[in-house]
Amino acid sequence: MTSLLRQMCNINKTTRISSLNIYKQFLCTKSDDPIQSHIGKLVKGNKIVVFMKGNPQAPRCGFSNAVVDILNIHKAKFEAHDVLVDENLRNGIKEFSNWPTIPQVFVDGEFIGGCDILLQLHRSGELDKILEKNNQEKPVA
Ligand SMILES: N[C@@H](CCC(=O)N[C@@H](CS)C(=O)NCC(=O)O)C(=O)O
Repeated sequence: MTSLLRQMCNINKTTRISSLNIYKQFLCTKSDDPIQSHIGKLVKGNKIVVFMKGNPQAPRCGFSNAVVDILNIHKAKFEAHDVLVDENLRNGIKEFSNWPTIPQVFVDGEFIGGCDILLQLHRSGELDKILEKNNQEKPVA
């Protein structure tokens, strides 16, 4: 972003104005969409947030089930959102993270991955490091 702004300062005024408009549009697209800003708040609402099919007590897909199992192995406390009860959430989360499938795991508001990535991180021992600081229930914001 900073380098984009720096490049804008080096071009002539007319081009700079139209570039700024494009930049403004880019910044506004996601936050202007109510479902995107809602998801933005959800992912920051807790240290670990999972978008899944079903709920942790009754996952309705094997991939979601596996993510819950992995987080439980790590004794990680997380907030889960069931995308099957809200079609807007189901589609919106894919756009938000630019990731086409469910489940989706966020830590500290950052997209970590789906089932395969979480399993990989678990097997490599990296998940411990990612979750280490997240075992408290403290919300991010
Ligand atoms: N390889 C994926 C598997 C997840 C997956 O394939 N999910 C499918 C079936 S549950 C999905 O979300 N499809 C789109 C949808 O149902 O909206 C991962 O690592 O999470």
